Amino acid sequence: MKPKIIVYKKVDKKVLELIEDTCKVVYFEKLDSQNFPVFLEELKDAEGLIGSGLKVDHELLDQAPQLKIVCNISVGYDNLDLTALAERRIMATNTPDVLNDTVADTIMGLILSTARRIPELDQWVKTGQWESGLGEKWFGVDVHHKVLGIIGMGGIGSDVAKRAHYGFDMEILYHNRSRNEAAEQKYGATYCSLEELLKKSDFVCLMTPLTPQTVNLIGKREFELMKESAIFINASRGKTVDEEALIHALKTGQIYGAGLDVFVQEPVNMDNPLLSMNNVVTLPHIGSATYETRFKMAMIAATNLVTGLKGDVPPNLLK
Ligand SMILES: NC(=O)C1=CN([C@@H]2O[C@H](COP(=O)(O)OP(=O)(O)OC[C@H]3O[C@@H](n4cnc5c(N)ncnc54)[C@H](OP(=O)(O)O)[C@@H]3O)[C@@H](O)[C@H]2O)C=CC1
Ligand SMILES: O=CC(=O)O
Repeated sequence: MKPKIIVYKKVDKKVLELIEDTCKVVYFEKLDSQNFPVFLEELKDAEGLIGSGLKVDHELLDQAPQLKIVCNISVGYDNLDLTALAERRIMATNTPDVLNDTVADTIMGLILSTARRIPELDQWVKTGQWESGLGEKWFGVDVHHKVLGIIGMGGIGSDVAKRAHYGFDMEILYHNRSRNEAAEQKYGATYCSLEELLKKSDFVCLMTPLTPQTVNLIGKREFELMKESAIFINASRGKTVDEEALIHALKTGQIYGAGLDVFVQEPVNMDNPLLSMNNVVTLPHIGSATYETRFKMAMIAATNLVTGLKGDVPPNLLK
């Protein structure tokens, strides 16, 4: 008999076909409060779970006694309690690398949009304010030849560095726990302490995973160290930043602006002060959201799933 698996995110039908070759699929295009009880019912005899963002912890796993594998359609896996999964000998996988270029493009988009005030000027044109010449109050700041500090020079960070170095002649600083020699050699990136990076960068780009060590990695003290002209970019996870401290830094002119793809609360609350600031450009967590990349990510996750259920080691098994 085919193992039962649950897909809890909208995926292309080719992805479903790949899984259906060897599994019986229960498909939820998305999970919400209405269908969650049905999902939990289905989970009771499911052997696999594939999707993104669902919190998988002891509480959920208690309701999934047959589960053998959990496959994220994402590179980040802060939604998974890996210890709880390991205790129950349940495999977990993610989709690294395939999205690096796409997320790096999004980050460059945030850098350019914030520095050159593209969303604000778009509104200026569309609301008929372009009646005379553009006054100085609408000018932005240059991106090219500036200093870009990348906190988290991994797969995505390196592709941001590539674009910034070759496309924008930027000087790259970076901070990790360990050196990334490839980024140093290929993009002339210079390793430095977090403090030095914050003091020297015109653009600070946060790209670490969310872990117990990176919760609120950037907070009051870190914003105080940044230049008043600094633009802060976050496409990692909302909780890597102390959002209250970010709001304070933007309100008081401690930093110039911010480009944000992620928030502590997602979808973001409409009363979040960040939404009413002209010097903040926001995106709805769409770093990897292109047709091509999301399709590839889902195919990779599906391959992880069927490989694991066959009894082989999935290509992206998390330790
Ligand atoms: N906005 C979006 O849509 C997307 C967001 N993401 C987020 O981006 C994250 C990074 O992805 P990816 O580049 O593939 O991951 P990688 O693992 O390739 O890179 C992460 C980097 O962060 C560094 N890092 C980890 N912990 C710390 C720390 N405590 N202090 C300083 N640096 C640290 C690592 O270096 P070292 O280990 O040496 O410290 C590594 O260089 C994902 O985990 C996810 O949360 C990813 C895709 C899309
Ligand atoms: O946030 C997206 C991811 O892939 O992680």
